[in-house]
Amino acid sequence: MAVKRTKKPLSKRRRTPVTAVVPDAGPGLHPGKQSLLPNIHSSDVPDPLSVLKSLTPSGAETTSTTSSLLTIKSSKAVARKKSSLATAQLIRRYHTLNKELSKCLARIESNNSKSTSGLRQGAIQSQQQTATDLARIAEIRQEMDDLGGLDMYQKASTLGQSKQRGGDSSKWLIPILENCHPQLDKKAGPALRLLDIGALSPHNYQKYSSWIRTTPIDLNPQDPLITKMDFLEMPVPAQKGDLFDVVCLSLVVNFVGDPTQRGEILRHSARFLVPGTGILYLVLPLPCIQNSRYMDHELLVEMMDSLSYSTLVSHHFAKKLAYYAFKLDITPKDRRNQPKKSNQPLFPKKLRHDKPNRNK
Ligand SMILES: C[S@@+](CC[C@H](N)C(=O)[O-])C[C@H]1O[C@@H](n2cnc3c(N)ncnc32)[C@H](O)[C@@H]1O
Repeated sequence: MAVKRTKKPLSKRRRTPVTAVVPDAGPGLHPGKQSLLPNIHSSDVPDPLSVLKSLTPSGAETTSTTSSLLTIKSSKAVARKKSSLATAQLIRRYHTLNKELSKCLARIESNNSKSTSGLRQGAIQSQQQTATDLARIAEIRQEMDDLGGLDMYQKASTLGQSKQRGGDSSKWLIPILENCHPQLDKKAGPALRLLDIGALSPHNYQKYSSWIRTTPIDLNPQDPLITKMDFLEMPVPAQKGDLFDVVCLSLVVNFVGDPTQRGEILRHSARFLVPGTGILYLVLPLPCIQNSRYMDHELLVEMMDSLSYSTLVSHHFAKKLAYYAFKLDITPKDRRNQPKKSNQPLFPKKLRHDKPNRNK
C-alpha cells in the first residue's frame, strides 16, 4: 500500500547535510539474541576461516556409526547453530571495528583542521589525540586482518545469505516491483534496470533476468561478474536513459562505519534513480530500527523524506531484518535550485528511546 506523506511547506524544510544514525548490528542478528553473543577478540578466534569451514552444515559430524537419523539431524542442527553463532560474531566484531576505525579517522581529520587554525594548547592536545588514534588504527587494522579482512567478512555474510538462514533479501522486493509495474511484459526483455550495491552474489536476481537487468557492484567483489566499485565514487549517469529503476542497498548502510557516509550513500542513491518511479530498496538489521536509542522507523522515514524519498511504498519487519521500498520524488531536491547548504547536520544525533537494553 502506498503511503504518501504530507509535505511540509517549502519554507519549513531544512536542506543541510544528512547524518544517518544507524546503530551497529550485524546482519541477521535478532535483537533479543544480541546479549547472548559475547564480544569476540582476535585471540578468541584464531582462524576464522577454519572455524567457519568446520562449522558449516556440510561439515557436521554424521559418521556411519551414528545410530539414528534423528541423531544425524540433531548434530547437523547443532553444527548449524554453532556456525550461525560463529558467523554472527565475526560479522558483529567486524562492524564494531569498522565503526571505531571511522571514528578515529574522523577525529584525526577534525584535529588536523583544528591544529592549523587553533590555539597552541589546543593544537598540542589535538596532536596527542591524533597519536593515540593512529596507534588504535594500527591495532584495529591488525585485528581486522587477523579476522580475515573484508574478504572473510563477505564470506561470513554470504553464509548468512544461505537458504538455511532465510536466503538473500531479493525475494521481498519482487512483488513490490510487480505491483509498481503492472503493465510490464516479463517476456519482452529485461525492461527494469537494477543497481545492486554491495552485492555478494551476481545471481540474486537471476531468476528474474527476463525482466530485470542487474548491475552488481561491490568494494571487494567475490565474483568476476560483480564490478569493483565504491558506490560513493560511482559517476552519476549522464543520460536519463542510463538511470536505474531500482537501487538496492541491502545490508550496506549498516556496514558503513561513518554516519556521514551512511547519509551520503542514501543521498547519492537518489541521483541514480528515475524520478517519479525509481525505487530504493533498503534493508537494515531490525535492531537498527527497533532497538536503537537514536533511530526508529519514524525518524528513518523523516530522513528519507528529506532526501526526496517522500513516498514509502512498503515496509516489512521480519524476524531479523527491516525491509523498505521508497519511491523517488518526481522532482528530487538535488535537481531543484537549492539555497546554499548550512554546515549544521539536519538530523543531529539525539536520544529518542532512553531504555537500558537499547543499542548505543
Ligand atoms: C553485509 S554485505 C551485504 C551483502 C548483500 N547485499 C546482502 O544483502 O546480504 C555489505 C557489502 O557492502 C559492500 N559495500 C559497503 N560499502 C560499499 C560502497 N561504498 N560501495 C560498494 N560496496 C560497498 C561491502 O563490500 C560488503 O560486501
